[in-house]
Amino acid sequence: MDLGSHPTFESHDDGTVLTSAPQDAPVDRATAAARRVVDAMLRTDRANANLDRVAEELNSIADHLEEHAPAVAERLIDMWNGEGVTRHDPVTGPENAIAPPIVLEGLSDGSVRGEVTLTMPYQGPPGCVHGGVSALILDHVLGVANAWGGQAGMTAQLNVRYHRPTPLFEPLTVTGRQMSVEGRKINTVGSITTADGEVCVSVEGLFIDAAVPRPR
Ligand SMILES: CCCCCCCC(=O)SCCNC(=O)CCNC(=O)[C@H](O)C(C)(C)COP(=O)(O)OP(=O)(O)OC[C@H]1O[C@@H](n2cnc3c(N)ncnc32)[C@H](O)[C@@H]1OP(=O)(O)O
Repeated sequence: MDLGSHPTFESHDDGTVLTSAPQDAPVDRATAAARRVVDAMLRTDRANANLDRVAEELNSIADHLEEHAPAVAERLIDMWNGEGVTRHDPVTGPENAIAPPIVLEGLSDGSVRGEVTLTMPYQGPPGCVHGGVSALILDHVLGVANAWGGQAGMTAQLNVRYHRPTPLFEPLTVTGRQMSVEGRKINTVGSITTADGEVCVSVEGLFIDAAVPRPR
């Protein structure tokens, strides 16, 4: 996969930030507010929060945003240009309200890491992270680890092992690391651990060096 000028551990310093950290830009602030709404919707007292009014106000905001939305094809081209690449993904993208969002840094040993505390919207078992959310996060983190390693690809297989329930409301460390490259086949591993170092989820991924063409 053509990585363009994507940083790699051989060309960049330890601690290089590989994702678009949220900034003080209107779009980042608006997306953070949307994320807050999603979280608050799950926490609010459903009997007393006047949800009819909330629905009306939120629909009015959505109407406004849709009125200003360009055609999907146009928007896709914009998303995949320059810095846009890491601004909209569902794991690290500051412009994506679904993303926690996680900031990932590349380390000189070839691994990538980030910290995140997940809340209600990501719940699976009571008080714990949904297994599909863990898989989503790790799939993406392994993808970023491949780019940092110098050869990226599409996920062909993701073997996920859930060792113990992953807690919500606690800082978690997410890591990924490219282990080997054989021709087009890339083997990459990763994990989610608690602050005490307990491994909750570990993954092994097989990636194939291939790419879907960018919209233009
Ligand atoms: C920085 C941003 C990070 C973002 C990370 C996000 C990661 C993602 O979510 S990617 C999206 C999810 N993945 C997909 O949609 C992939 C869908 N699948 C595909 O596009 C294709 O099947 C693809 C690209 C994986 C492989 O297709 P293709 O390029 O035709 O490969 P193909 O020629 O069949 O196989 C090449 C080799 O890989 C092997 N291979 C291919 N798929 C698999 C598989 N699933 N399992 C095991 N081996 C496989 C083949 O056996 C072959 O091996 P060999 O060379 O020894 O014969």
